[in-house]
Amino acid sequence: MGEPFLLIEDVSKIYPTPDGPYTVLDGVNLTVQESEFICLIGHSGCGKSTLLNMVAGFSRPTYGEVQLQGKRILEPGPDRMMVFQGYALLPWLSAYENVYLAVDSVYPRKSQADKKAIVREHLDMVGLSDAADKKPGQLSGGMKQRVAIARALSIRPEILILDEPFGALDAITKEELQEELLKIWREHRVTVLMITHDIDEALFLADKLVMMTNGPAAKIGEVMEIPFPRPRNRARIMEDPQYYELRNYALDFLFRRYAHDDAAD
Ligand SMILES: Nc1ncnc2c1ncn2[C@@H]1O[C@H](COP(=O)(O)OP(=O)(O)OP(=O)(O)O)[C@@H](O)[C@H]1O
Repeated sequence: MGEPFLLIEDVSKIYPTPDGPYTVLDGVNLTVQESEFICLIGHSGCGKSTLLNMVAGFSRPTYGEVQLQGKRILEPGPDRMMVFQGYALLPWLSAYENVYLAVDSVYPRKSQADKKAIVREHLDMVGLSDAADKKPGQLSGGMKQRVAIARALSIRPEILILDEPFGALDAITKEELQEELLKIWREHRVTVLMITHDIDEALFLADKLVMMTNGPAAKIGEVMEIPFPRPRNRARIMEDPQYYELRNYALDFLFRRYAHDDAAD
């Protein structure tokens, strides 16, 4: 085996707080291979965003390190793009302009024709060519999330980091976007790290489900391999008895072994 694509090695994160140091993560280890689709699950506040923020380079581990292709991650870079639940689009720009701005800032030396072609290609990929001129206020939640995904992918990152991207969407839109995300992932072969609270979503999308223990001082409790062949068909995998075994295993992990005192979900 060669070196892992992404390596999270003995990572701890301690925040200073008025009440003293607060250990969010304690000794987290994970390796991710290129083009893997990883979902991360764990109770609210256990440190999922904290972990992915360190992969994105928005913050640094207190101890340990995160490496991408053997290089330590010290800051954000266009090789890692993050998509948030809240879309983070600029409201005064159209869908097209939101994507263009990202492409232009990462590839300033490309010709304008090339940049325009990249924007069109990615809006097309998420089915938004007809809505290119609309501003975020004129788009539905699902459409805004499509723009955010198009924007992230338009700069051709190595890793796409998704922080509960479909959490605010209705069930039908969510399923549509999951299908689209799988298609895009298959075509781009991008490595995906995605936080979700939805076990069914993880079982449909991921190669591996990373299950975190509760904080403070959370760790990775277990990594579950999701063996369903690809391309995946939702109806077919839900007929597979193994689906329910895996689902029950993950539910048991979250709601019995690591039950959360104040878990409202
Ligand atoms: N800058 C900070 N200073 C102090 N504590 C912080 C800071 N950022 C996050 N925390 C704390 O770290 C813990 C983990 O937060 P994080 O957002 O990573 O959890 P999460 O698992 O992503 O939660 P959720 O599922 O609710 O989004 C929380 O208790 C949070 O209050």
